Amino acid sequence: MTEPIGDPLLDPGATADELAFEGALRPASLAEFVGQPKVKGQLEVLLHAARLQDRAPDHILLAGPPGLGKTTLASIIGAETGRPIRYSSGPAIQHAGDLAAVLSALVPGEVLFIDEIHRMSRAAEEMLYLAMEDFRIDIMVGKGAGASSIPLELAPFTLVGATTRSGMLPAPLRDRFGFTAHLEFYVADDLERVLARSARLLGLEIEPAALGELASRSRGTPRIANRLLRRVRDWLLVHAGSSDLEGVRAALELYDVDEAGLDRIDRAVLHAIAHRFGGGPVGLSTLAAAIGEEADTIESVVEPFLVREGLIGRTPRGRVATPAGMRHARADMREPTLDGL
Ligand SMILES: Nc1ncnc2c1ncn2[C@@H]1O[C@H](COP(=O)(O)OP(=O)(O)OP(=O)(O)O)[C@@H](O)[C@H]1O
Repeated sequence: MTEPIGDPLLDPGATADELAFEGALRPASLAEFVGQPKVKGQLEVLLHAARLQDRAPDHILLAGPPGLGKTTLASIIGAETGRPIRYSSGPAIQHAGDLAAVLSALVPGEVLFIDEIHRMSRAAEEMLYLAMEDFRIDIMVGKGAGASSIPLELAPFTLVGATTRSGMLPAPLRDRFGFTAHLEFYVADDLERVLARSARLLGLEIEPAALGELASRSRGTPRIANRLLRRVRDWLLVHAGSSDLEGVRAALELYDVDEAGLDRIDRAVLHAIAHRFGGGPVGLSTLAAAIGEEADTIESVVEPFLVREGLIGRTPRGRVATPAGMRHARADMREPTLDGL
């Protein structure tokens, strides 16, 4: 899982407490998996063909931003092929020996899921090339002139790698995946279906219009949609409020999520560019200093969303507010609460 950064409510990374909650809402089959029609269709054929030939499916790379369902798809691949699945992650594999231990413990046909595969060490990566291609690894024993390698046969397995940064994967590793699925942000209709399913599982009755409102503020990301749903559930419980549009709007107002899904940091960035720097251009470090936030948070969480929504643009001279961004900043009369504005 990616590390949570930025505003905890709209950060696409999962918190520890959320992981348990997410397990309960995770679809168990491709049929239950909402949206991503292209990826679903591709996986259906790939898994069906493997079943017909009674062989392990090709290695699969799942690429896309956090919270869109990569871990969910990996568990579905295991379930659909009736194979056991073992979970690991790039940061946990820092030495070739860590990977050798995982690979040598695999049972025939097992699915090995490596989350954040771009964060594995270079030595482990090189060991993985051979493992993926020939189902064997060479284990080095000794050092210097006396060093030798002992070949170790592995059980055939399917590697499912997940990455939020497919560009950071070295080409030899990328090329060894038989198939790469590119997950896209969800359209609002699909997010509404994700929310309707989660509400049903949580025993919540929420009007369709209210679910639509939640979907439109969820940044195209199921994890954020489910998180906002949890906050709405709490609000309804405490206020004994009605689960209609008004109730959902009141709950989101309390948590500072605006109509376009912008949180207080997004709004602070937009306000700073629009008002303090006259629409830009302004450099990242100046912007970060002006609102008292980490440049990294702005670059990795806030900016991609604001750019995708067409509210800001990136130019060689810095960040600028688009006409839509200027309109949003003018219309939003709420005072951003961050320091320095
Ligand atoms: N298509 C979907 N339909 C229903 N629920 C979904 C779907 N995709 C994701 N979810 C839900 O969203 C949450 C996050 O999904 P998941 O953990 O699979 O994301 P991820 O892409 O692996 O994230 P990360 O990159 O942070 O590991 C889970 O609770 C999951 O149940």
